[in-house]
Amino acid sequence: MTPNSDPTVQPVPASVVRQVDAADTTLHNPRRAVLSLGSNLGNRLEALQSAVDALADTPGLRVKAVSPVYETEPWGVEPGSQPSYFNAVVVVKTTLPPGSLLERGHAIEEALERVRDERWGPRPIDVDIVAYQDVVSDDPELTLPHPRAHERAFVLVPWHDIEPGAEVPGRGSLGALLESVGRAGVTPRPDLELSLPA
Ligand SMILES: Nc1ncnc2c1ncn2[C@@H]1O[C@H](COP(=O)(O)OP(=O)(O)OP(=O)(O)O)[C@@H](O)[C@H]1O
Ligand SMILES: Nc1nc2c(c(=O)[nH]1)N=C(CO)CN2
Repeated sequence: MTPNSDPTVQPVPASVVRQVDAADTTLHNPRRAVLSLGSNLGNRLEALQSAVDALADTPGLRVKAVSPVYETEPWGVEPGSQPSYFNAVVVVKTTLPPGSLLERGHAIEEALERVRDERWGPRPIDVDIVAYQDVVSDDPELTLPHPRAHERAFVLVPWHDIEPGAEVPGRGSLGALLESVGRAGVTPRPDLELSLPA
């Protein structure tokens, strides 16, 4: 099955895939990074938007593209044990090295009152680094690409919307990964939209 051939999946209108194509003249030699945002506690859309806004306010970072919003079944936990997530993916260009980008993600999580307790527990916001350039690293503090991104439809589907030709470094193309992972449990929410700060 090709990624878009599932008749139960509504196509995402091009207008909801928000992109900035203008050349970025303000960052010197920026790197490309892909971030996954997830929320399943509180006002989920507001939390995703706050995270996008905080990323956009980060010195040395430009948000280049923000995916559509998806409502997704919690992955990795007992079905029905947690509220559904809202998920989105953001592509950024940044002069921050990977460790500083991770710290920035953690600071955004703390500002949005994420408490780290149980693994895969419900949270108001989660900011994961899915990929940083083509870097491959098995450092547990920052594993690149994210060690589970290639098996998570809630990451692959929104990322594919904004970068259909992208690859998970060392794992293959988004198209091929989506063919094997499928899109089950990942529902488009075209009624919701994240805005890309100017
Ligand atoms: N690519 C990565 N992105 C974010 N955190 C990472 C990454 N690789 C390793 N980590 C480490 O994982 C630790 C736990 O992260 P977190 O609490 O966000 O996990 P989780 O979101 O519950 O689960 P998962 O890692 O499966 O998404 C972080 O403190 C961080 O040091
Ligand atoms: N649907 C969904 N499930 C998850 C998510 C997430 O963002 N969306 N994040 C997790 C830990 O990062 C664990 N499970």
